[in-house]
Amino acid sequence: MTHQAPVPPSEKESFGERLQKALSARGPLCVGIDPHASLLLRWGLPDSVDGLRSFADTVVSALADRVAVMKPQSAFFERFGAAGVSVLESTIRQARQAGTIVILDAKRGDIGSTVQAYAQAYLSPTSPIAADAVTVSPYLGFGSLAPVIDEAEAHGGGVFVLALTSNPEGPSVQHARTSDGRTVAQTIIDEAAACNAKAPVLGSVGLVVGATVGDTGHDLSALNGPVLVPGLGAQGGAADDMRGLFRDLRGVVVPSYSREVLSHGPGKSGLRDAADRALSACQKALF
Ligand SMILES: O=c1ccn([C@@H]2O[C@H](COP(=O)(O)O)[C@@H](O)[C@H]2O)c(=O)[nH]1
Repeated sequence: MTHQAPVPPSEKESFGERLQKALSARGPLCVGIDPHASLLLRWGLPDSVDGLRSFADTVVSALADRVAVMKPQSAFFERFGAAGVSVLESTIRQARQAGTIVILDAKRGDIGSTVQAYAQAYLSPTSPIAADAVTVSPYLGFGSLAPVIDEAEAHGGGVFVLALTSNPEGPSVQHARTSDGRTVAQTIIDEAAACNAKAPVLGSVGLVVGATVGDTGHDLSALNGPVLVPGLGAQGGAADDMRGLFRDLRGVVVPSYSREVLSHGPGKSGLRDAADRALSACQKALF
């Protein structure tokens, strides 16, 4: 993987278009920024705001000019309170300036009027913590997400809705059957597809589908939107698992690795080599 020119955000382009360009220019890879306490220790950093800042700065300066997407995990910053959130703000800003697309993994969800405030926080261009896209939870009803989907559309942002998560507890909720016989996950997939139905290119309402979910029989064929794929590496998912899962979704899959890459720091070359290996495994599996 070599240094790639930034993919500049354009007011006129939708998130889906920008993401598709970034994936084709830099390859299908998202690197998560998850400053676990154990990783700070492994990198020889203190488990403090200074350690957090140093960790995030290193990951961004090693990778943001070359990977298509980065995904800071909000929880690891929030655990340091306001000072941690301030590091998150600068991490998002620096990563976007370096040319990567930033998906903030915050998994927010609430009643619609509160979701509106989350939408402003994470997707309004005037917000200090604005990212290119945010992860959201549909478990207060997909319709409660309307304000964040509208905000994304208004500002060229994106939304990734949890559909089939990578954790073993997910199926107890997501595979449950609704009154029309579809699973809960399939209703979420279908609602996201309806949001993207009129998008001229790739829609901006994506889904989260873990690499670990196995062959569940869910139908993603009408989505016309991106699929963020966590669960690779540390959680046991392998790039090859995506071959069968996303057979017909070429160009829209965003494989995401956090610990698998981050454990090769703090040296920038170690991080870059690990990202290169992940990218090449994903390219082989997805093309
Ligand atoms: O279904 C999901 C949704 C989100 N995640 C998040 O992705 C990363 C995974 O980290 P790894 O170190 O690559 O396991 C983490 O931030 C999760 O909160 C997920 O794993 N599964």
